[in-house]
Amino acid sequence: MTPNYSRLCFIFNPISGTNRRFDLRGLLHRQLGSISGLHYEVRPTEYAGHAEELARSAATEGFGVVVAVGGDGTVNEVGRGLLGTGAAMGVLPRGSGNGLARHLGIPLTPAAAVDLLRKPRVLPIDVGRLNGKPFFCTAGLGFDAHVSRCFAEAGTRGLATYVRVALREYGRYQATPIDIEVNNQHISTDCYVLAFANAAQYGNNAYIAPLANIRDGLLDLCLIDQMPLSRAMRVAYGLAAGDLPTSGAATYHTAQTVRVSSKQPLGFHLDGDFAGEATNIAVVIEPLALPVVVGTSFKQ
Ligand SMILES: Nc1ncnc2c1ncn2[C@@H]1O[C@H](COP(=O)(O)OP(=O)(O)OP(=O)(O)O)[C@@H](O)[C@H]1O
Repeated sequence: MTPNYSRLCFIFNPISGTNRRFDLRGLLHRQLGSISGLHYEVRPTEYAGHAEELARSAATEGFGVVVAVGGDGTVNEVGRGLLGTGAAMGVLPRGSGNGLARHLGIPLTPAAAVDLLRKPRVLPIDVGRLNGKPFFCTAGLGFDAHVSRCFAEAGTRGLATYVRVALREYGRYQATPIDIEVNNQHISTDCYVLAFANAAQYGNNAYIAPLANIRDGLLDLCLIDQMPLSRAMRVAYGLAAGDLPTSGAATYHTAQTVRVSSKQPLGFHLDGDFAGEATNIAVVIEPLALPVVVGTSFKQ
């Protein structure tokens, strides 16, 4: 059945980002209320994980576009719920990082992001899976997973909290010995950060894999083995400047599948949210598995 892009369901995470006074219903009334033939509903989340259930129900009820109103954690849950349903995911960025929205060229201004949904341009994107769990933007092991765990325990959200936690934990965190199998190559190394990028950035224009193409059927792997202060400063600059691949501070591979093993349990994050620990990790890409609404500037 062809999805009906005139039926929109907004899944709203009220705790994402830092602005608590966001009037979603007022915004939608102003931007979409007068369009004949267009039907929309708002469904707020009540707990972590709820967005996945709400998104799947909305797709089953015939909503052709299900919009994640939140940050990359909400996008992850809505995307998971929509896999295999045929409904397209829209994003109304409300998080602190908004990595997927930025990659897809979706405006960060709420009114402009809603305008995109009047006549949505829909393209399928690749979906990553780490031990079977989907991610849409980035997943990773090492320091960034550790920071995502500490961030979840910090009590406050937002970029300032994230930077404060990362600075506090830098220096405490030790690289872990791991074995990586990628493209028939076996790599034994220490791991400070191992990022699996489907999209180019973590969010906030921090480009971990600036060459990543979200529609090429490939993961971009970024490995940073050690992080002495000189390298940490180069990595921070490279993330902001988008030149990490040429900086010498990280090594890159592209692949369809990657296996990682370690004697100690490795924490991992999915789209910035801490998601568990494992000693054996398999990461795969599912090409073009999720239709999404993209911005007018999106080129891939
Ligand atoms: N009603 C709710 N109550 C508590 N937690 C929720 C609720 N709805 C969603 N969540 C959880 O909130 C977490 C954070 O959401 P999200 O990632 O969208 O915001 P953010 O962290 O501010 O943005 P970003 O990831 O872009 O930095 C998600 O992990 C999600 O599971």
